[in-house]
Amino acid sequence: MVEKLSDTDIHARLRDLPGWSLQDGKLTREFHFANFVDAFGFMTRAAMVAEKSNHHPEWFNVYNKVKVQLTTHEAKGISERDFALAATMDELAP
Ligand SMILES: C[C@H](O)[C@H](O)[C@H]1CNC2=NC(N)=NC(=O)C2=N1
Repeated sequence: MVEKLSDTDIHARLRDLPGWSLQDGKLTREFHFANFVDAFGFMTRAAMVAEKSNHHPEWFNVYNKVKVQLTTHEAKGISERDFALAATMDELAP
């Protein structure tokens, strides 16, 4: 069973993820791309990683923007899995 992290841990870990913040109790970041195709390409790459890790984002795309929110449903909070996916998403975004 994956454990949810404490608020203290979450805020400490967020310092290593500039661009991400805590909104609605979820790790949140808005990615901006040059155009829709770049945005959708990012979502495609991220979707493959999410599926492989069985850990899926909540996200919203309008044109060149992708808003991502991460939380772990099984833990009813934010877990290590969310930080791992956030870091990977940062690597996938140019
Ligand atoms: C049954 C399936 O493995 C689970 O529902 C997985 C799927 N993807 C998931 N994604 C996220 N973000 N949190 C989860 O707890 C989760 N659980």
